[in-house]
Amino acid sequence: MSLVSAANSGGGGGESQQQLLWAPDADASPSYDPWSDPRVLEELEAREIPVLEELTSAQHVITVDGFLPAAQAAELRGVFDSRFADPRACHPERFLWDYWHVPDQYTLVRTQAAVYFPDDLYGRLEEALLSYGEAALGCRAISPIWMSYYVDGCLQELHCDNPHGPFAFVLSLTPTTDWSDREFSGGETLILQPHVLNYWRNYDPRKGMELQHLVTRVPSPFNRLTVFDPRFPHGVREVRGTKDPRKGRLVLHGWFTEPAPFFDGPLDAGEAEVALNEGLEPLWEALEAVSGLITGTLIARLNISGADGSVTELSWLADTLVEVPNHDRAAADALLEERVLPRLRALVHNEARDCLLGLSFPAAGAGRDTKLTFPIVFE
Ligand SMILES: O=C(O)CCC(=O)C(=O)O
Ligand SMILES: [Fe+2]
Repeated sequence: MSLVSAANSGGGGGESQQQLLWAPDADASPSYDPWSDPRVLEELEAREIPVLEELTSAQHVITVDGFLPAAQAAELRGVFDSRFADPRACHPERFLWDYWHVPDQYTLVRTQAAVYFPDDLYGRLEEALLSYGEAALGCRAISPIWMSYYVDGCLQELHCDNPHGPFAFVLSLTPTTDWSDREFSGGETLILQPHVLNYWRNYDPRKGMELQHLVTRVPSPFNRLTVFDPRFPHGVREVRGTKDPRKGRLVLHGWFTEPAPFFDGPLDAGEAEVALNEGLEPLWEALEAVSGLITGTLIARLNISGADGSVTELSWLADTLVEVPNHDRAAADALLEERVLPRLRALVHNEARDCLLGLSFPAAGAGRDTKLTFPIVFE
């Protein structure tokens, strides 16, 4: 696995740093890609069959360090610390916790952040997550925010949260900025690596594998936001060591939901939406061809000129598109008809780029540009 810096992305906290995990890494996964095989490419060229390039690589995990402004993160942590400060003190806020134990699946202590925190503090937390969700993921809502602490014996076994929304989030209030300084072992989010879900396609009889090759372990140091594709089997590694909530793992977690176009700038969202819907028709027609063959979410960011309404820049913020097994059947059909099924992720990228760059919006005047975060979702 390699770690690369992300391109543009907004964070909740101005100075946050975003990283994408799981950029393709030839060493980590021995998978064969026919689209990179020179013999295949040569033959296709000879037959004048175009080969589409992927325009962005899949990312299933995004981390943003320093997500909240430092003072806001400290304030949230401070509420938790003050309520647990004196283990002998008895006050109503001590009793807001649910020990959640589903045998062989979940063991943790949880509460609803909206109930736990004072309204103003909760409102600012929700606002930070909502703004990030809109700007970086094109999701206009979040699920109710859970807060959970993990002490000795707490964990989440592997599970998938498919129906909850396209992206899960974990915002850590664990009291160490340096993960190696924490007072417990475990506590990382575990996420099965993409190549494991394609195990036999990537099978290499010469290589064994251990935990580190099978799951990605994402630590949750203080004020890190982890965003991941909740369709991947994932869990939380058992926390061992401390029994003191003040020293354990503490996280706010939930899901970004309701993917929808998000306009940020002077363009009137209502008018822009009309132009968008009209301009997208050819894209939806083109994507009919891949319906049922691919699943996941592609998030594009467009810069729309205030002066003339044209699209001047396009970038990709997130991409969880995966080909599903129906794809093999479609490839077989294509073979029988002496066609070549295009590389589907690349097809979606190219169709989306061609259509989005050609969109035309009303001019906004005032010379200021508008940013559009645009999600394309395949169920
Ligand atoms: O806390 C984490 O790292 C993951 C949380 C999670 O998967 C969940 O709450 O469903
Ligand atoms: Fe989960």
